[in-house]
Amino acid sequence: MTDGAVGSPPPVRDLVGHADAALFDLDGVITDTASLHMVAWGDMFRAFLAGRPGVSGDLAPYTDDDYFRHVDGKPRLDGIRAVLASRGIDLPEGEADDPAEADTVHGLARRKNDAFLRALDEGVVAVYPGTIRLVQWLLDRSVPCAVVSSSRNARRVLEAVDLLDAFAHVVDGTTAQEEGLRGKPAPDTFVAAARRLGARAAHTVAFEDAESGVRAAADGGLRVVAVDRGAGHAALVDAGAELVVDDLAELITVDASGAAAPGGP
Ligand SMILES: O=P(O)(O)OC[C@H]1O[C@@H](O)[C@H](O)[C@@H](O)[C@@H]1O
Repeated sequence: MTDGAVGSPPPVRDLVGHADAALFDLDGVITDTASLHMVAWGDMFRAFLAGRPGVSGDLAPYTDDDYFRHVDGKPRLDGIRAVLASRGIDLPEGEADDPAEADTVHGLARRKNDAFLRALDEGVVAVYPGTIRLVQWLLDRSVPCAVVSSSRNARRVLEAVDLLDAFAHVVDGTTAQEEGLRGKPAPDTFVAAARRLGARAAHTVAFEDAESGVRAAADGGLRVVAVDRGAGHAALVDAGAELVVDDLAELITVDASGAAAPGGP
């Protein structure tokens, strides 16, 4: 079926302003905190890999490419398992209360989280103004907005930028654990958030910056707009994004009277 054919869904750009719901990823979409996560992951993994000689020569050092390929958008423990697998390293899982010194999956998770929380405490968390404008535009049009994040720090980050009250729901890493939902790239958290808002999946728009997140929303039957913060246009389209933009304010449109309206010229 081609665009505009009878019965075909409208382009996502036209749907946004009158969607049943809008679901926003947090890190890298609302707040400029994917960069803090990236630094924390890099510090932790570079130190860890440097201390472990590879089976045949030194292990490849951890790079930002590892972040985008193996970590971006996924729950913390899944990111660790994916990077370890990429280097052929088999570590015991350990226990949730393992100390940061433990060479276990949970120990590395604590190291990374300690580094992330230090960065959060030391710096000022920045928001993406274009995303905030889009959220405000949607709320003005009575489109309910929620956050769907893999992070267990999502509420803390939203509180730091005084945005917790802007969203009807926050489905985050803690919610996923409590409710037995699989993390991104599985669709569970997006589907759960849409249900909470009483929204139909095909009439719900997800905003994502990570390949894993785009895949999760697309597999849940949602319409997906990606914002490219470094993952790359092609990778985001391959994962299922219908539209890739540089800034989410590009989704705000203005009607003939000059008022903000759905659908673009
Ligand atoms: O370690 P946390 O705060 O629970 O977050 C897990 C993941 O949360 C995602 O939102 C980020 O995009 C990832 O970079 C991060 O690794």
